[in-house]
Amino acid sequence: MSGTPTILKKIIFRKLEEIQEGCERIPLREMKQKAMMASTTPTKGFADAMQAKLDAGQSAVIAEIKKASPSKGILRDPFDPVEIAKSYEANGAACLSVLTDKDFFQGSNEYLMQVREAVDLPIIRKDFIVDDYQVYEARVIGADCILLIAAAIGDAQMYELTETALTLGMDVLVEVHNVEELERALRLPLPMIGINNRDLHSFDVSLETTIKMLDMIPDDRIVITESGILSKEDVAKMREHHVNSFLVGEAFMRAENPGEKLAELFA
Ligand SMILES: O=P(O)(O)OC[C@@H](O)[C@@H](O)c1c[nH]c2ccccc12
Repeated sequence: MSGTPTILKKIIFRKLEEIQEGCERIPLREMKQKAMMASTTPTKGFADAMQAKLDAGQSAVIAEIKKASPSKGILRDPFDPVEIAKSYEANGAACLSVLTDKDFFQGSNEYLMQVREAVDLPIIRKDFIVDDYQVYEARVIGADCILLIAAAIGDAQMYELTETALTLGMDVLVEVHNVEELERALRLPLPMIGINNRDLHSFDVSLETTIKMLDMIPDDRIVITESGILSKEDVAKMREHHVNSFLVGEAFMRAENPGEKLAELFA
């Protein structure tokens, strides 16, 4: 990680400190043991839930629960994660995404645990995962899937973290932003590829990011377009290109009723 410190680099630097702090509270060995114990309860199939929506001819929507983001500031206040989760579930979300990063997104592990108790949908832990410790922790707090951001980790890390997640029964969503990252991600034996329309270094958003890379992705992968989906027009544009899986946060968070907004955008 060289050059000017972009926001992604700042976040990862802070993550490494957080992991240190976490290990001081609950040592790695103990976290791993907790994860092994948690693994006796099966996860809810995240990729399977996406595929089921697609097979039924519907959009597969991962509905996100996030209070704030570094690019947009506070998105929702007051913020009630359980109420939001229930409203997503009632309105046809395939899966949920819960931000657990504290410092940049005002998320928390507690939110994910509360949501896990309240709804049946598969949940992805949305965080910046760079170490096995966080993968174990994801299983312990009740996540069914983890996000791996290709821009944040090298190939060896990508393999190791994937292996750990799969061993614990979780799915992995690998996220890319450009062709180089896509090539790396396609080498992993994973059913889902996320294309983030937002550049995590500059925050620029362009839906063309997804469209430009579609040709490179084999038909048997579920392509999930992430970020910057705000309107019915955005959804229609993606559907024109046969992309019918979405990860949406901001548009729902700013709506008075997030679930109703989901139903409206994806009607
Ligand atoms: O709020 P939006 O623009 O609908 O985006 C949702 C999601 O794609 C975004 O939160 C996201 C995508 N990849 C990430 C990685 C880390 C943190 C956040 C993200």
